[in-house]
Amino acid sequence: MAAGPGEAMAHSAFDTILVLDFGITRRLRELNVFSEMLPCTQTLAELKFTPKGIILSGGPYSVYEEGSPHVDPAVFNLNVPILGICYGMQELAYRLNPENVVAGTHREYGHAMLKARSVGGHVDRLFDGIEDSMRVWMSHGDKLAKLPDGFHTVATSDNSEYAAIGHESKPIYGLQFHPEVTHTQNGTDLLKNFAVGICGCKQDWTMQKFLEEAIAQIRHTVGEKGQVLAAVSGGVDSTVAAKLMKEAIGSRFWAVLVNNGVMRLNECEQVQKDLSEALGINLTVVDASQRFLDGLKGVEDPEKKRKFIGGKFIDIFEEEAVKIEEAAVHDSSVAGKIEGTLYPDVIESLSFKGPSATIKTHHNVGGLPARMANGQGLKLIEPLRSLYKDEVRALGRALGIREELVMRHPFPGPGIAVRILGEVTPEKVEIARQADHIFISEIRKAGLYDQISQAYAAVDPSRAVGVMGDKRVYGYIIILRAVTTTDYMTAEAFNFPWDFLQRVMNRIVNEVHGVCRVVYDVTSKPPGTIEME
Ligand SMILES: Nc1ncnc2c1ncn2[C@@H]1O[C@H](COP(=O)(O)OP(=O)(O)OP(=O)(O)O)[C@@H](O)[C@H]1O
Ligand SMILES: O=c1[nH]c(=O)c2[nH+]cn([C@@H]3O[C@H](COP(=O)(O)O)[C@@H](O)[C@H]3O)c2[nH]1
Ligand SMILES: NC(=O)CC[C@H](N)C(=O)O
Ligand SMILES: [Mg+2]
Repeated sequence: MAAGPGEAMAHSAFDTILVLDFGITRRLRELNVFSEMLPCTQTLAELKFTPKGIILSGGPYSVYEEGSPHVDPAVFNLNVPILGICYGMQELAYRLNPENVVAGTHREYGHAMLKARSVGGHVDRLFDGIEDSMRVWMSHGDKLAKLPDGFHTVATSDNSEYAAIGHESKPIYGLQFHPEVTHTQNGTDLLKNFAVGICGCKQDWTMQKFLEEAIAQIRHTVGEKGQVLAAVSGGVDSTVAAKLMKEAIGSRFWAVLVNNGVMRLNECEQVQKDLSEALGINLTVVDASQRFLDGLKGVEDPEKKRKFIGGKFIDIFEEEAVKIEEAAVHDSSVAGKIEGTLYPDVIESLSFKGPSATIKTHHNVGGLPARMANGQGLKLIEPLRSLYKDEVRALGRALGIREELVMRHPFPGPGIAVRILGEVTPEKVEIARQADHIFISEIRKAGLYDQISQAYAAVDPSRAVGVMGDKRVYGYIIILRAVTTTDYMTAEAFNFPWDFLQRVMNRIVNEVHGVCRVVYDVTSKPPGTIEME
């Protein structure tokens, strides 16, 4: 399987901060420091590069529990700075003495006021230039029972006596709070102090450099004659990936859009226009809607839906690859298929490797059948694998893709299927489509589209009673969801004006047959996810 450009070549080109599982990568990238996330069980012997520093992230387990993951002790022999965050800090303390970590009396989740103090010496570099008192985000139940031997306390909060610690002589630090979340004031500055100040990383990771590397990597992987079949959805990721492929290998690249029966209203037609007219891409639209809808019949479990859709997608791509080969436009076989897989997709679906619990199987990663993961059949090329959404958008701009396409809200591969709770039927798909279309049109009309990161209408098939035109109706419930987020890892519900929501409600109950109620989902992520399933 081909590595994404972030994986193989970047380490030789840029100073790298290695993040062992979860979340911080994003913030470091904003500082133009390249960082790579690997499962916490990564052994250093198998690592093909030497990081400039290591961050051990948070995770859902408790260090003292049997079976909880532990870091390869070899990280301490690398002689590079180490920063432990939450679970990561508890891990540092636990390794020194298991009695250092205990279950707290209550879970601390949310804001806390942090008080940093200067202790003299190298330890102060962590809070260098940062105010002594700041709001931070906590999310933990365990805590340090005492200060590990050889460490200073660098910061405290009301509930955490050891909110930040630093080793007296070695460059080893721990934070009980989460600097990587936007709720933590100065969190990015803290990470900068670690990566740039303490580890000495250069801040030279830019989109232009990424672009050059990505093109070189694609040419290398595909070879001089190989052809690539690109799965495109019209979404930002696959559009950017497709344009990147076109830059890299020109006419040896083919795009396929699968109508999986759970696309939005008029979506396939629109994508065909955008991709062939605006970007000159050679696109085939395969109508497989009946095959998908038949297969989804009777399937209620979200994970089963996702896995079925992922598997079916691959079947269809393989069929298309054969057709392209048979057409023999180029005298070589189809070398690969690209996908617009992004970092958050990978984190959430492959997390069984590390300590973070699997949240959902994304059709484009966990949903792939074993024969692809095993390297048989098609090869998978994922040029955006190491990028976050806003980085993909920046790459799209660097490639000259117009703003409207670059700014499109994401739409998941499993489409409306994960926006209908429970079984998917053609009737419910139609209802979701109509309601979604009304919602999005109103959002555009109100000039709110670009203020919202993602919005859609979902169908709750449990029915409610209503009264319309003096008649009793018994219909589905439409759930409106709109969120703002920069990284899609955390999100807030969008704060609509009341009259806007009423207008949308009015149109939906009047225009969409079979619906008698509309609700607005105010759940943030976490605990909710962006999609319903
Ligand atoms: N209907 C589809 N036909 C073909 N490929 C698809 C389809 N839906 C998804 N894919 C493939 O799965 C990948 C992942 O989907 P995903 O929704 O994450 O990305 P996207 O659609 O390109 O961008 P966005 O996140 O902005 O919607 C896509 O990049 C594309 O390669
Ligand atoms: O290509 C995709 N295949 C999937 O299976 C999938 N599931 C969720 N998403 C998108 O990922 C982002 C985060 O969604 P969640 O908060 O629901 O996990 C949101 O932008 C979701 O739309 C997917 N994209
Ligand atoms: N966010 C975390 O890393 C939590 C670590 C650990 N499970 C705790 O509750 O303290
Ligand atoms: Mg999409």
